[in-house]
Amino acid sequence: MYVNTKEILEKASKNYYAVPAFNINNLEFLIAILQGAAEKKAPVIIETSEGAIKYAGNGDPLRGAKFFVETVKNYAETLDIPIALHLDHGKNLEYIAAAIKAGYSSVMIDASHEVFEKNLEITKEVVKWAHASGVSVEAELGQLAGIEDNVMAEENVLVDPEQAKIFVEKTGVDFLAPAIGTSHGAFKFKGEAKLDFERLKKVKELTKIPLVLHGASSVPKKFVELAEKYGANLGGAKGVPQEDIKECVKLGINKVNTDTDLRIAFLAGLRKHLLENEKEFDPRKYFKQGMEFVKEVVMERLEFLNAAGKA
Ligand SMILES: O=C(CO)COP(=O)(O)O
Ligand SMILES: O=C[C@H](O)COP(=O)(O)O
Ligand SMILES: [Zn+2]
Ligand SMILES: [Zn+2]
Repeated sequence: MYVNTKEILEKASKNYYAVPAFNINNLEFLIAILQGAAEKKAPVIIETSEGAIKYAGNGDPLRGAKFFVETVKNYAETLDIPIALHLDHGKNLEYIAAAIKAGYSSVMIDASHEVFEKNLEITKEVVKWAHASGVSVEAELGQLAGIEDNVMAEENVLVDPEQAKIFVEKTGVDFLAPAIGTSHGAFKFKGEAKLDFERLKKVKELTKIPLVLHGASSVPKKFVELAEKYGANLGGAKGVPQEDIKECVKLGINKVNTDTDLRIAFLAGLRKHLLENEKEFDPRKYFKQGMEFVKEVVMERLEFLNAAGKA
């Protein structure tokens, strides 16, 4: 079933588990993710960045957004698990409007690069439009270091819990992504992973809404090593340990954004297959191993986040 993200996340928040949100750009990842979620009888969130919409729509936001809605919705109607489609890191109002118009289940307005008052003002406006169409909204407070839409933030700016309380009350936002020390991509920590659990706990106590962990890939060693065995160079790759993510779930995280782990798993499978099969040119064959590895990551995440069996 195609459902509102709010429905999935409020249930997760009440019952102390988390649902992974997986980024896609193409059909292969979508098929692998939905097969994995159906096998685990789990709810799942599919998300696309503005870049993914631009890619699918060949530059036209509404065409790209409609492509994802039609594809995800039609596939979702054939499966007996709750499936939502979410716009990840909406920064450009044209993309947010296109996602709402096309029928996304939820959108993120990411104005976290603005000062607090401006972030609040923009988020409040987007909540007004989105709610008028029955679409739920995620916003972000604090900043994640790393690459995000080609903007490189040097340092993490962590969320202020008291500000989070005011922000949620004044904007009416449905879910909040508090920055607590994670970052996007495959190179998250130079030394040990370090997340601010105490800060997260306070944000949950003060806001009581479903919370979102961005930059939550674990960067599995198995797939990094396999990709490197077949020619990739991912030196220094490091993610968030699964134990730390589980701790975040105990403290109130209900949506766990995952892109990098799928990319690395797929890359490992694709490289392996192509290097071992020089004569192969059927995409259904050379994508297959990558899709199986993506499905493996999906099923593992559904298990350790306790989303398995919650459909
Ligand atoms: O936060 C993300 C998408 O919004 C993805 O994070 P990763 O780069 O850790 O997969
Ligand atoms: O948070 C960012 C996601 O990983 C999407 O990245 P992208 O903008 O390269 O599609
Ligand atoms: Zn952001
Ligand atoms: Zn993110």
